[in-house]
Amino acid sequence: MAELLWKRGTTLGQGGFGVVSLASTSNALFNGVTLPSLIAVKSCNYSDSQSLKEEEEFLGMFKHSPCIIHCFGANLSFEDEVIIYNLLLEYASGGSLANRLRNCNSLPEFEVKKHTKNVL
Ligand SMILES: Nc1ncnc2c1ncn2[C@@H]1O[C@H](COP(=O)(O)OP(=O)(O)OP(=O)(O)O)[C@@H](O)[C@H]1O
Repeated sequence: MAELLWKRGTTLGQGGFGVVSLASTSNALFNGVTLPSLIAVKSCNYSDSQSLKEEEEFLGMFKHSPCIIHCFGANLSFEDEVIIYNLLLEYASGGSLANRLRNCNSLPEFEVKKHTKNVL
């Protein structure tokens, strides 16, 4: 039962295949692994879950890589009378790479280089 494993919190974002929420856990064992206190849960209607199932399989190929988000597995929940498919993911607390790159524009070092180029 999903509700015993994790509790849905705020929405982190939305992609083409599901909504990603921050979720708290009680550090329960899931698929032989102790879940961290915070995870990201990517959810969609069970009837549209083929893409998330493929994502789970794909992430499983990189399960030993420290550079790829870890997928703990998937489970189902029943919310507002709809069966929801949930992918339980490692929470990336640093935000997205896209945002990091966008924020580079405001880094002081970048400003210095821009200024230097203008002067020359
Ligand atoms: N593991 C995670 N930890 C923290 N935030 C996440 C995590 N996965 C996704 N997010 C947030 O949720 C948003 C949507 O992610 P998702 O993977 O569903 O779609 P996407 O990769 O942005 O786009 P698409 O599904 O179209 O490829 C991301 O932009 C990010 O802000």
